[in-house]
Amino acid sequence: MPQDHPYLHLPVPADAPFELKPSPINGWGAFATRRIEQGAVIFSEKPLFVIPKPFEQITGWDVRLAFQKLPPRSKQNFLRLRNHASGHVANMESVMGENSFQVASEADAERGLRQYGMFLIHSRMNHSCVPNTKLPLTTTGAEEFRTYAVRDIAVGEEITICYKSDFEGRPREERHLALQFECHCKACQLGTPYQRISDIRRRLIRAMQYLRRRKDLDGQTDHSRSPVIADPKLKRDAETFNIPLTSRLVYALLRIYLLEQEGLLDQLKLDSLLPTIRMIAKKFGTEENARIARLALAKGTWVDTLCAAFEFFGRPDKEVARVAASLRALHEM
Ligand SMILES: C[S@@+](CC[C@H](N)C(=O)[O-])C[C@H]1O[C@@H](n2cnc3c(N)ncnc32)[C@H](O)[C@@H]1O
Repeated sequence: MPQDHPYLHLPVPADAPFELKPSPINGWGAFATRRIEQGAVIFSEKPLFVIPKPFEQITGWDVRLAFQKLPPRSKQNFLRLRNHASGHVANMESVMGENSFQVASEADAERGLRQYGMFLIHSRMNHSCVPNTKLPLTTTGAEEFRTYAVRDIAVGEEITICYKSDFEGRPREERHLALQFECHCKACQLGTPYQRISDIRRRLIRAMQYLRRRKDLDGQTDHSRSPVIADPKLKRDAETFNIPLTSRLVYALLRIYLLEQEGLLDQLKLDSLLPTIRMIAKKFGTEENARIARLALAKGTWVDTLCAAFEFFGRPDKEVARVAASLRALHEM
């Protein structure tokens, strides 16, 4: 390990459960110095500054302006970031590109509001498409950014985060285009069985999402650049909310099962998906469907839940028209 390196002077608190050191992934990374339990907060950090613009509109001038307003110590730390994985950074946009994260609530992001925060320490963590931590979007740019462990992390294990929020539905090639570097994580190692099945799983996850929400990852419906549903009738049914209620629940459960298989089903994800599952399960008007849904949700594993619910896949339900109408009204709002 180098005796001196600019990162060794970054303000990592003494009680942080990790250290910065060279990584087999690329450049330097953060490595656990003690066992970190699933769900534990790994690190909280305030951004050095926030630029309230979509990433592609941020200019070197914006970054320079923000930099100029920093106190001397923060300026010094910012300049330490230049010596990172991809070598010397010649311009301010690149420093921003390499060391910032989107800071906006999910709701803000859905409304197209985007802003980016510059983070000294979180940006030292390498990316993985199957990360062991998560960075939930904060509610405002000024808030602290927190990483959570999505599974137990052993001493010495590299702490990784996923740099993008929609990778669960994107195959390797698309992820690399978005990242603008070739990722070396286990879901990206070409030719391996894991990588091949991972691509299929992620396409299916995206398709399940389309069938329920009639929107692709880019938010588009009809004019989606990469339609994931090849069957025109099925696509039309999704877009006109004519997917049977029973199938709707199976699609939602299949997505959960695929996320679990892919190593992407953490508690935060589950917390965001479960209310929809429970809501669909309560909507059945046909008693037999309601019974199957109850039985399925009482199972102990997602594979058992999916198998039990598959029993009513495609069957009609008395409430289907009413649910379709309320979904239409919701989406027109
Ligand atoms: C924010 S830096 C991460 C920390 C970086 N390793 C360092 O030494 O400062 C982001 C850069 O690290 C590299 N990197 C991060 N995750 C990677 C991965 N999974 N595979 C390959 N390179 C990665 C890429 O060059 C990327 O542009």
